[in-house]
Amino acid sequence: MLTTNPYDDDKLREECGVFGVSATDGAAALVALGLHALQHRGQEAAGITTFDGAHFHTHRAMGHVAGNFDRDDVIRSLPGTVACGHVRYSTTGETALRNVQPLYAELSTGGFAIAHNGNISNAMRLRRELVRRGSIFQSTSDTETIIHLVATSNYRTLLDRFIDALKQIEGAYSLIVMTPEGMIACRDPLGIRPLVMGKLGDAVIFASETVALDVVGATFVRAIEPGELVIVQGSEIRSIRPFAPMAARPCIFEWVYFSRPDSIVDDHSIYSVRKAIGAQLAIESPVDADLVIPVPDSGTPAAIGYAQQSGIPFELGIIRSHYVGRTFISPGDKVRHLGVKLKHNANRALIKGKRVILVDDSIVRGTTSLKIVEMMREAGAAEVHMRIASPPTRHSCFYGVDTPEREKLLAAKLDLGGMTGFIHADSLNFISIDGLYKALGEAKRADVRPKYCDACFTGDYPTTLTDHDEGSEVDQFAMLAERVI
Ligand SMILES: O=P(O)(O)OC[C@H]1O[C@H](OP(=O)(O)OP(=O)(O)O)[C@H](O)[C@@H]1O
Ligand SMILES: NC(=O)CC[C@H](N)C(=O)O
Ligand code: SF4
Ligand SMILES: [Mg+2]
Repeated sequence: MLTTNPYDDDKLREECGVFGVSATDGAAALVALGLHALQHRGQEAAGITTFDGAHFHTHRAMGHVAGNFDRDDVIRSLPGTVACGHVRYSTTGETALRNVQPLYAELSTGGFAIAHNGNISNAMRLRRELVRRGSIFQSTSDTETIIHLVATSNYRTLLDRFIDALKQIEGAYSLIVMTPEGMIACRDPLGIRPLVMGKLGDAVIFASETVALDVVGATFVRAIEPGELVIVQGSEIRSIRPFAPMAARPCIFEWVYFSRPDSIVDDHSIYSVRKAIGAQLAIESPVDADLVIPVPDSGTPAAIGYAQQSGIPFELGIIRSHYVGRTFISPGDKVRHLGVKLKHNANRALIKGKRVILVDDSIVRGTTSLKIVEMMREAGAAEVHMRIASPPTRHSCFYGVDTPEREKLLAAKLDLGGMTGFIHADSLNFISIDGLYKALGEAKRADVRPKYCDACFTGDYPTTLTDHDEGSEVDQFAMLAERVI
């Protein structure tokens, strides 16, 4: 089974976005708008499923929301007042139509559609058992495991079967499920991935981020709590918490990079936290320099915070092309490096003879930092200092973010001096892990039960990692062979 994105790419890829709406006319069009606002979370593929009171309808396609869901004929083919949708970045299963969500199945309880942000860290183990018991999978996605667990559960009602399934999976999941009875939104017991609820008139909306509520004109009601299931049936909304209570561990990287700056995740504005990270970085790692320059896009709020705290002028020293996507998918090293140049260009007139501080949110493989530092030097910068608004990324994510393998992470290979040399900077520094927690309003990172998942920085994973520990990241064809035997 492929458990990482098949592109040999150098980025921390995004994750996925989910959006659901219950009880409104033209539900599909609303979901298309919501998915558009969540496009930054997944650009490989998009899908929408609707229910018209009798039948389910699905359209799934590779590529962006625009281009697939901006056509009248597509929206007309998705009738119904209940709908959910998904934008995907694969973390388990290849980038192919069969893995594009929402996934759908006809169960003994009726139709069942599911959209998932996250990653199930024991999906391979469960899948092997299910296949042995006769389940026939249609995809290679971890999400499909949930469908088979529901289908084969010994409980009677759909809700009990669903809870039974959730209790068997480990890892991260923010889910939107549609059945003929209504919609269920839920967040894993640790709340690793975000999920919020909003209202638009009488319609209930669920979305990965508040920005999607803003875009459709809905009002934010509240975040779905870790371990909570919210069930919408007609005008009735109920909430249940079937898991033993435990301390939440939402993903701290949502504030560093993934979420849009205009979103509010678990009561913290992404933009404000990023600025606070920048300010903390200026306190921890000051430099005597002339300009603070953001690495667009996601380094910008932290650079504003750094500039305000240090009193050094903030300037746009790198201009970004808006015609290159957030992550430029390009096969092979040569084109990949060209990709970074296509995306960013130095504002030469500003840079010449200046001592510059570049602020970016993270270093993954170091490709961006190396190119940008070189770009500053070519533009005549007198000194180039790099400041990073997250601690060194040393570990892979198993919770819905497609990270390169550990050995490809720059910080897993080199110490600070080595990394500084690699990117050719005059100096390099990262915010401390305690500094990152400070920006989120904590005194420091608690050694026991820290408030967030920060495993890609600390290696402290908040769940067991069954598949990883069992070495289950095997090729899917090997798994098929195992089934035949
Ligand atoms: O060290 P690297 O492997 O180069 O990866 C790190 C870079 O990748 C991300 O930017 P990205 O270009 O994906 O998106 P952005 O435009 O939203 O910042 C991140 O913001 C860093 O700039
Ligand atoms: N990034 C995600 O949240 C992906 C969801 C799911 N694991 C998939 O690969 O389709
Ligand atoms: S490992 Fe990192 S990216 Fe993954 S959920 Fe934890 S903090 Fe987020
Ligand atoms: Mg970037």
